[in-house]
Amino acid sequence: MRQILTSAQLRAAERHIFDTRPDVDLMSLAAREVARVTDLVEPTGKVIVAVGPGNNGGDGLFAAALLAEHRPVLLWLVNGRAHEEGLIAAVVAGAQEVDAVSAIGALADCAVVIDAFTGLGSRPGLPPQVATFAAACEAQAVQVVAVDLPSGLDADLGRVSTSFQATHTVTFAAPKPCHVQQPAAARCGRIHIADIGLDIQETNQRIAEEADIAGWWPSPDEGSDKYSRGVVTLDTGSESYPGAALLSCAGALHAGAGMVRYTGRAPSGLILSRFPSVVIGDGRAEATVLGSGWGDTDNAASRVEWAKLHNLPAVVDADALYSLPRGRLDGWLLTPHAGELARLLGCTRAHVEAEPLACVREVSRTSGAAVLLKGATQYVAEPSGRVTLAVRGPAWTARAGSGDVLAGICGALLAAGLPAWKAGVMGASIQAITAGRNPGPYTPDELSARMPSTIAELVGQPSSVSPT
Ligand SMILES: NC(=O)C1=CN([C@@H]2O[C@H](COP(=O)(O)OP(=O)(O)OC[C@H]3O[C@@H](n4cnc5c(N)ncnc54)[C@H](O)[C@@H]3O)[C@@H](O)[C@H]2O)[C@@H](O)CC1
Ligand SMILES: [K+]
Repeated sequence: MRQILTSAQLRAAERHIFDTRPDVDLMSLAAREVARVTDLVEPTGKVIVAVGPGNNGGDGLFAAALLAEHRPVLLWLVNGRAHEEGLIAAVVAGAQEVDAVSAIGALADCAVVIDAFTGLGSRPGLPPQVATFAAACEAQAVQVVAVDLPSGLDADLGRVSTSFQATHTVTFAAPKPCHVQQPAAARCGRIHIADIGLDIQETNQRIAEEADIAGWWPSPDEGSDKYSRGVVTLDTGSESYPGAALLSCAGALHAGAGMVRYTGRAPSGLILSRFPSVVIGDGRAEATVLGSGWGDTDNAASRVEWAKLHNLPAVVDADALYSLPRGRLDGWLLTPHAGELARLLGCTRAHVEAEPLACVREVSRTSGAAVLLKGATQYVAEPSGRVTLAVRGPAWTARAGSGDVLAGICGALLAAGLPAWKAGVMGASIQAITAGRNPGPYTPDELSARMPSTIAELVGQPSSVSPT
């Protein structure tokens, strides 16, 4: 798990080092990592460094000093002034100053651009000259290594404004919101998190990694049986949307549920013809999934209330989200997308997209349930206010039916005894990891059939079953 730090939290960690370890030179450590990644990206050829007036520019200049020892380096001092010692070091090492016009002209035979214009102090947007340079880098497909973050983004936001499009970003100590929240994250390219010795405290915002999902996955042991692995009841689908029932079954089965019961309105023959291990009808269960593919139903409220009355932890998806029972929903997991979260809050979808963290936290706080906000970035909020981002995946999963599979996966994990927030993080993450390992336009059910081999690889037990 990686803590996500705001710029203020990072600066506080930096101050702590300055106060307690005055001998540590953070800028040199940062510069060394920038130079190392630049050489990894392209080991030879000309480097152009766009240098800003603050410490981000300082990092770029000390990196330039290291690089100029073995390759040509041009410095464009954007504001005409820069970190004094850094500039001396770079020039002494052989870096050459150029103006804006020459910098743009030099892009034609340049191996890497280092964007050291602004970092944590970045205000959204770029001055016109820098915007022109950034656009030229993009148009000429030049590799851009951003120092800390692509200049023009706001470190603390997932929103984008005019900015560099980095192919690599070297950030320090911990990711900031702009590195992990879309659409800003897509401007960062590949993220390299350089350890510069800062002491990172636990925050209420973090991002899960593959190793977490592997470590948490509920693998069966010698003593396991179908009940101890967890029985999940799926009340999903309808006569109008029978496909949702099949998709949630696929999710729950391929995530490893001990038993899947189906109590929804889709024809049982359809379910059994596709998934013969599903048991039709009610019975003992540890968790339930409600809402996927219900469409307009007149008894949504009573079907959701039923789970509350039976103290059954529920995954509440799609149409069931608008029929939440009264009282705290401890142990439940709500799985809205941005439009559904907006309807729950009585605000616009645009507001949810602009303030995803505040919105997902609010619904979790007021309902008592964990809330998984689905989308390009997947956030899981707990009533305490802590938010965990799922492992990032490719956009291939952005299609109809992925949410139905996801609800089934989360139901299986809830039935296995995992806390609701963890079931949400793991469900969203395993789908993303599977899509990452199987790039292409696989349908949600095809992708879910590839999940068992992904899980086996993650938990270290190679699967002997080939994907269908
Ligand atoms: N805080 C830390 O722990 C560390 C910080 N370091 C570096 O220091 C950076 C932060 O340095 P600073 O606080 O000096 O801030 P920056 O260097 O990010 O930027 C500050 C300067 O840029 C100008 N500026 C910001 N946005 C602009 C815009 N859109 N258009 C025009 N001008 C703009 C500001 O007016 C200010 O003069 C970090 O991003 C990182 O690169 C590293 O040296 C290592 C450790
Ligand atoms: K930068």
